Amino acid sequence: MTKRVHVAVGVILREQQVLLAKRHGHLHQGGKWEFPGGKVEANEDVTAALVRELEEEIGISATETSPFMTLSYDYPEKQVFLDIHLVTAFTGQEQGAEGQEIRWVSFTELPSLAFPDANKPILDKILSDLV
Ligand SMILES: Nc1nc2c([nH]c(=O)n2[C@H]2C[C@H](O)[C@@H](COP(=O)(O)OP(=O)(O)OP(=O)(O)O)O2)c(=O)[nH]1
Ligand SMILES: [Mg+2]
Repeated sequence: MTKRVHVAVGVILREQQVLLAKRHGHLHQGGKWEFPGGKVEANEDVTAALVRELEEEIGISATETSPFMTLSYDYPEKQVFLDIHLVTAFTGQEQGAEGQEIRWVSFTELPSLAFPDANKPILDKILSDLV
């Protein structure tokens, strides 16, 4: 049994849109769209992890974040704890800083995209709370 991985996830908002990134094909859940983020390191606060990951992956500095939801999900090969936060303000120009495709997507378009299996409750909550 391996340990559940704590992941800081950002739902980055701009008007009625959210910023998505496409996971590189070789990664776990590769080729799918994700909310940018990554693993919380030992002794790191989740907000600090989120800010760091968004700088590394998207090249932005998040200046306003708030807790949105948490969820645990068991993939056959990996267990994750997603700690999801809204990002309502940031500075800098968004870019795929690790060579990944990024895209602003309207809330209503979200259900037509392929996400990791764990993400269904996140989409449901965006569509019920934010639209
Ligand atoms: N960022 C992100 N990860 C997600 C989402 N949904 C989901 O199941 N995950 C899973 C996939 C991965 O197993 C894990 C995130 O790990 P990661 O590979 O992005 O971690 P990281 O950015 O720290 O990457 P690395 O340093 O290990 O390369 O969480 C999501 O919407 N966003
Ligand atoms: Mg990541």
